[in-house]
Amino acid sequence: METVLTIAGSDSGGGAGIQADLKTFQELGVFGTSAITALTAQNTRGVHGVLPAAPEFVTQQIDCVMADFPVKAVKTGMLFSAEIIQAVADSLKKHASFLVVDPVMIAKDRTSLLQQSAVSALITELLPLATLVTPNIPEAETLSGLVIETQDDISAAAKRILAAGAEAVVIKGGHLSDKQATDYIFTADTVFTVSTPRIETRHTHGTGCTFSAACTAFLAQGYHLRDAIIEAKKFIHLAISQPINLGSGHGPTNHFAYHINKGNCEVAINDIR
Ligand SMILES: Nc1ncnc2c1ncn2[C@@H]1O[C@H](COP(=O)(O)OP(=O)(O)O)[C@@H](O)[C@H]1O
Ligand SMILES: Cc1ncc(COP(=O)(O)OP(=O)(O)O)c(N)n1
Repeated sequence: METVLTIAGSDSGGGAGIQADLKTFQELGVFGTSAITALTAQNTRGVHGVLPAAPEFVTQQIDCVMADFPVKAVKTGMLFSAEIIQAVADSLKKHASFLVVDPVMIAKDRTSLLQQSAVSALITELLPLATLVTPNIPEAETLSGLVIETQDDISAAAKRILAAGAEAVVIKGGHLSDKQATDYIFTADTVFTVSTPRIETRHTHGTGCTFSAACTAFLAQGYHLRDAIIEAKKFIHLAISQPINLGSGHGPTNHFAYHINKGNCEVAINDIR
């Protein structure tokens, strides 16, 4: 069994962060380990408190895991501060594994999960190490410094993110309003989209964490990047389409759905380049 590591914040509500990552890893048959960057007091209504870990303790967690497990792929989520990002980057530089960077910035209730002063560290320290970066539209705007209104804007933002050193970027379309939920994938020489029908639901807490954790699990299992993204898209579509109806706010997605449905989901793929 392959081992993966998530470096992220804890969501006490269990729908996002470390908890979503570990549930996704478990469902996809990889062994999940974790380094916790921050505790959040959180439920489906919002984030009520944030307690960051000391950067040295984040380093200690990563180094402990790396010293004992053959970690095939790493995922980062909420990193909170420039100091924690520096600690994570310094540790990861010592290890060769796939790295999926989910550049978590704000929660659905607008609580900041990344200090404004940490954005440049994310770009200069972590993106150059990334196999894949998975921003949503507002995160892609912040990483690229561009306003995204059209597909040309998405391409321009992706170019800037690739120029920062990432091997590939998925700009996720969850925040757009088209009938299809379309994600845009860019590498140095390919561009394609993956789409599934947009589902009308309030149960979308942790969609980004879950999607990027699924990409990480598939990469660890030897899937090529394109196939890992397509399979992760199935995982998140099924998780959103069969909600478990918990909580009075934005409820969690259903991490069991992919397994129960044996991954049975149509993804429309459009090769642009
Ligand atoms: N209502 C929805 N119906 C179908 N897919 C969705 C929906 N909302 C988000 N997605 C998909 O979930 C994944 C996460 O996207 P997004 O919600 O934009 O991320 P984040 O949680 O980081 O804001 C993407 O693959 C996106 O297309
Ligand atoms: C601890 C923690 N990490 C990340 C998030 C944000 O998760 P995301 O998948 O982007 O989902 P939403 O916040 O958009 O529901 C979080 N809330 N908490």
